[in-house]
Amino acid sequence: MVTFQELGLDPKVLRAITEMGFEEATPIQEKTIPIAMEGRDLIGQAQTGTGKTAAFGIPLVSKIQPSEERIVSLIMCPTRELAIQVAEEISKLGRFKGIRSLPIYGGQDISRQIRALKKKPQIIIGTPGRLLDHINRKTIKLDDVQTVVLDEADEMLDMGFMDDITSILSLVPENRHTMLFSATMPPNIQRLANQFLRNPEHVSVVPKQVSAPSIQQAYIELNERQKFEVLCRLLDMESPELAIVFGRTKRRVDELSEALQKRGYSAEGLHGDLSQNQRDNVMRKFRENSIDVLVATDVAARGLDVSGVTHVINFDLPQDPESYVHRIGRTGRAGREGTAWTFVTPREIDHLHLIERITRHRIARKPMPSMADAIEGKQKVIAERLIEVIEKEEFSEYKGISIQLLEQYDSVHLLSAAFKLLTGDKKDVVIELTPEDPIRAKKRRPFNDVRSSGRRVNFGSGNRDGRGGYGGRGGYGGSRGGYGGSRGGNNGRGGYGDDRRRDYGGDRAQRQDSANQE
Ligand SMILES: Nc1ncnc2c1ncn2[C@@H]1O[C@H](COP(=O)(O)OP(=O)(O)OP(=O)(O)O)[C@@H](O)[C@H]1O
Ligand SMILES: [Mg+2]
Repeated sequence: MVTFQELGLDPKVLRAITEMGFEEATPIQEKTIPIAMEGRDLIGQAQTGTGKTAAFGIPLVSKIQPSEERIVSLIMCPTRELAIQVAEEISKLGRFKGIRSLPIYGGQDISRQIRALKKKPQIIIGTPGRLLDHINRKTIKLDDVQTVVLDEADEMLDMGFMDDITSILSLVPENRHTMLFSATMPPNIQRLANQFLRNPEHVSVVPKQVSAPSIQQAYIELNERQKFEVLCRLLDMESPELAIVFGRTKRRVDELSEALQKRGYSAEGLHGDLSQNQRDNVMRKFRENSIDVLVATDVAARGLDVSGVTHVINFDLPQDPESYVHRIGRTGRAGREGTAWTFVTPREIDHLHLIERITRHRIARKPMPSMADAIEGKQKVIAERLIEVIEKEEFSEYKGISIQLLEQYDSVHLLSAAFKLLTGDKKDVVIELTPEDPIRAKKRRPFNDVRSSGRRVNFGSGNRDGRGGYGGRGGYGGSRGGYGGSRGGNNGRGGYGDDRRRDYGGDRAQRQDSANQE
């Protein structure tokens, strides 16, 4: 373990790190910070929640002079929420040094961003679409950029941002310093690396298993129609502090969050069709713990760091193994424990096995929680809350009525009635969700076959040649049609109609909006 002092950082940055509560560098930080400080290109891979943001953020803020009045660093992220969050972390790291950073993302009023740009930020953290907007308006100039970071690089590629990134990077001086980060590195990331990085150092701190080890993983086999009841029982049984429930589509997320509310849970939905205001509100409530359950599409799968997320529930199976790894990685962060449950319909079992194979982790099968499990879980929470109130002795105003009632009724009866009220049981509310089609594992190309649409996933450690990382190095035939080679023909825009299974909620759609605002 290395302390940050040993990494030879600017004292003002060290102070910021200390204030953020970081004592020791995480392995990815320990390995990448020295390389980044030297200005060498790198590809950084480490499990979810292990501090990749600071791994690039610390060297960035360390190298910039506060007197600088040009944009010298550019960070690109796939989603707005992530851009906001990364900007927040960069701003904390650069606080004492007086570094100015600014998030730039779709959905936010562009004139407000233009005003903020006039304050001469040195670091821009943006989503590709809105960045291009500003570049075209000449409100952002990249001529002086020295360092570029692509966070969740594989996802940006997957979202069809390749062309946007190419256009953006063509405006950045060629002798720049470029770094690329993600917890997963599918082999086609090599294409991106070859194009944008120069002799990159591969820094990988992924042990055998790509998902974070502090996450307990389990699955429940059930029918589509049973999912909602099982979800409610699971929430009752486990009483998560904070949970993220992933649904496959925007419609699913809308229906599910509404259904949970009707049943008395404190839940809200997040997806790419909401206004930016709504998205911000939901995220704020979730971060403040004023809602317990965030129901989201994959727009929340990558990078989001909300402390206190104890549970991730895949209400619908994710489209591919990477997405599984990132979704469950919203819990079990920074060394904490987490629990991930996945619902699987009988027809999707093959797909689950594919995820297990690729992530090299067996997911335990668990029975559906029974009604009794759910009731017991709920009662336990209420009992804990009651005891807490008793210990704090904050109930003097209720003593009179209690004494009065106890004279008339049996104490067990009274307390049982209070329990019934407190559990706020609404399980009689009838809920019907529109069923989603099952996800199916596509035929996979055999081992070793890397034809253009084949997709090998390199989750393994220290593979510099892209081979053999994940046991079996099986390419899984791009389950999202036209992956890899064939995507080349697509300019990355359009072609993602609403019926697309995944909701990226990123910046692409927003391009349209911001164009409309002109
Ligand atoms: N050295 C450290 N010591 C303690 N906590 C840290 C340290 N570095 C980062 N953290 C905290 O760990 C959490 C996860 O960090 P971060 O979001 O950067 O993870 P990540 O590796 O980017 O994960 P993901 O793959 O999900 O994007 C954050 O809350 C961050 O503040
Ligand atoms: Mg991250």
